[in-house]
Amino acid sequence: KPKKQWSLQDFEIGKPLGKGKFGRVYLAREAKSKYIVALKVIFKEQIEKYQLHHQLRREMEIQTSLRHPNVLRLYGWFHDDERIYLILEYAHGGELYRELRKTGHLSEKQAATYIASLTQALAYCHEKHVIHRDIKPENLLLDHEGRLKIADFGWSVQSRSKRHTMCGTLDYLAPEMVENKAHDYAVDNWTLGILCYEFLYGVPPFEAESQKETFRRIMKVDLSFPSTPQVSAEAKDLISRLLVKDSSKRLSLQKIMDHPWIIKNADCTCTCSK
Ligand SMILES: COc1ccc(/C=N/Nc2[nH]nc(C)c2C(=O)Nc2cccc(NC(C)=O)c2)cc1
Repeated sequence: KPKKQWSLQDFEIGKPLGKGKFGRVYLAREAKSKYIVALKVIFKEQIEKYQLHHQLRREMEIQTSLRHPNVLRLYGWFHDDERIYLILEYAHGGELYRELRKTGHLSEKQAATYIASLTQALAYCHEKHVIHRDIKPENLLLDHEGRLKIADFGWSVQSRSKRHTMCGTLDYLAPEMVENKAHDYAVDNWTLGILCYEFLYGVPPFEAESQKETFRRIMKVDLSFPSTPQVSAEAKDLISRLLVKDSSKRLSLQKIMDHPWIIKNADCTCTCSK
């Protein structure tokens, strides 16, 4: 049967959840089914102004095609004269970022559970030839059970390493991306190392006063572990095997799942798909 054509009339709009760069996100309910969703409203003029049609189209094609418990679903979209509406899965817990800011840093069990979920989601994306390229705490949401959902595929590509303008922080970018070199799936492995460090210490490893200094620290892989909070040797071992400049020498996604720190600490109920 043909794909249903959605329109604004199909939804009851609730509270605004937050605002992104190109518009706002609202809680919404599909009128007939009473199904709760998040409606992301993007202003066409913003897309035109930044020439982001191809990127938005790619985000929509990619996210629609992905089906994984740790990847936020894009159920469909529609538009009117001024706006594009994305019908997205609602994750009750909101941005993981907020939890990280609230608690300062996560427990090793919580951090390992999130890293295992991310690793499984990325293994699924990579097998579908999708490189996310922009995994950072703001793009990670939590559902009502605290299960991690990767959102915002705005920067992902269908495994063609294309030049792209860099916006936002460099903290999460691998050396080959920062140098704008051809890059491959391994950029996401690097980012897992960055995130693992940030989950455990509360700050990304190469944070610095200026972008220039962060750039220098990334290129040098200037990695050091503070003495507090107390972090296990296994966790530091995993981070050190991911934050490796030579992308071919970074721990593979499969090997991350087999790493002793993950085996010992990841809570499988949250990570195993279903
Ligand atoms: C401000 O407190 C909040 C607590 C929970 C939420 C839940 N958001 N859940 C979502 N499900 N699907 C999508 C897409 C979203 C979403 O985009 N949320 C969102 C958007 C912009 C900012 C925030 N901020 C925070 C703190 O979560 C969340 C949103 C805000």
